Amino acid sequence: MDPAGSSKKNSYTYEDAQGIAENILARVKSHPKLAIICGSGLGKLADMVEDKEVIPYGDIPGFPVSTVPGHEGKLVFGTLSGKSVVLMQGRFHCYEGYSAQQTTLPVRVFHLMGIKTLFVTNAAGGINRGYNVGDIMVIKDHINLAGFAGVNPLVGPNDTRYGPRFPPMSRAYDLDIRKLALSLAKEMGFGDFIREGVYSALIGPNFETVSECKYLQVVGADATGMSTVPEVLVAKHCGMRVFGLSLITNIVIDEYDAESTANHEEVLQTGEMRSKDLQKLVAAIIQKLDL
Ligand SMILES: O=P(O)(O)O[C@@H]1C[C@H](O)[C@@H](CO)O1
Ligand code: HPA
Repeated sequence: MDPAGSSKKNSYTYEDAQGIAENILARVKSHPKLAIICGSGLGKLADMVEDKEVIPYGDIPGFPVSTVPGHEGKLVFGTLSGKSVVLMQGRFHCYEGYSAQQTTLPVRVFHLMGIKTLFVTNAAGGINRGYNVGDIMVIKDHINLAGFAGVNPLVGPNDTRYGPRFPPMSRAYDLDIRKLALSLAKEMGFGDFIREGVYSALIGPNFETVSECKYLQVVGADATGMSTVPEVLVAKHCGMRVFGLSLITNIVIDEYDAESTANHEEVLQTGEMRSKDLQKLVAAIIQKLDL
């Protein structure tokens, strides 16, 4: 299947992204400085938004469309904790058939719309044996496993209007917002299920084999998923402040003869179960943030 209705696109010019940004801004009253990408089953974060203005992805020329259950495929503009925001209710993944450049086009569009801070959220499998289903992990770093295999949205000609050819990626996840999130989570009584750890991403769409899980444990990952990393690379390349949360929707299976298997339904159910807590945490962080 060709999800975008056109062939897989491996590059967009600055002007392509600028055209999409202008098209979007012309349709909405608010011009936010903060964007939030909602992970699988986490689209309910948009329930908190007031004075909503909604644009389905299909109405935005040149924008990809969502093909995965739990990703509605809408941009939701409005106010959250008194601040102007835009949420992506649904992200794009390479396993849908999109290139890394297509999955991250929205981040460049956000940059050209004036977004300075990006919140990324995702559903992830717990690799760390101390984690439980329903834990919320503040992302302190990531391992770009797809990058090791050559999948990286920054591959290709570099447009210095976005950023440098060789962007640093240490301190990718903003330390001040991480500290704020951890302390707010404790104040809110979330101490038993708030964590801080390392997110790793494979391409998917299959869940990991047992040996792959064991490998991820050895290399220092605490959680694993199929997204987020490309978005963060592009956001950092164009100078955004980035904060990330993983919801641990399942614990990865690391025993060869275990009978249970990972499945997307469990991922979506855990998203539903923790959605109110995630909403409260995100709202509290945004309230305290200088944008
Ligand atoms: O978009 P995210 O990374 O939250 O979605 C995860 C990875 C797969 O898309 C899906 C598997 O259940 O959830
Ligand atoms: N593995 C990869 N991606 C995921 C998982 C998982 O166990 N859970 C949710 N997204």
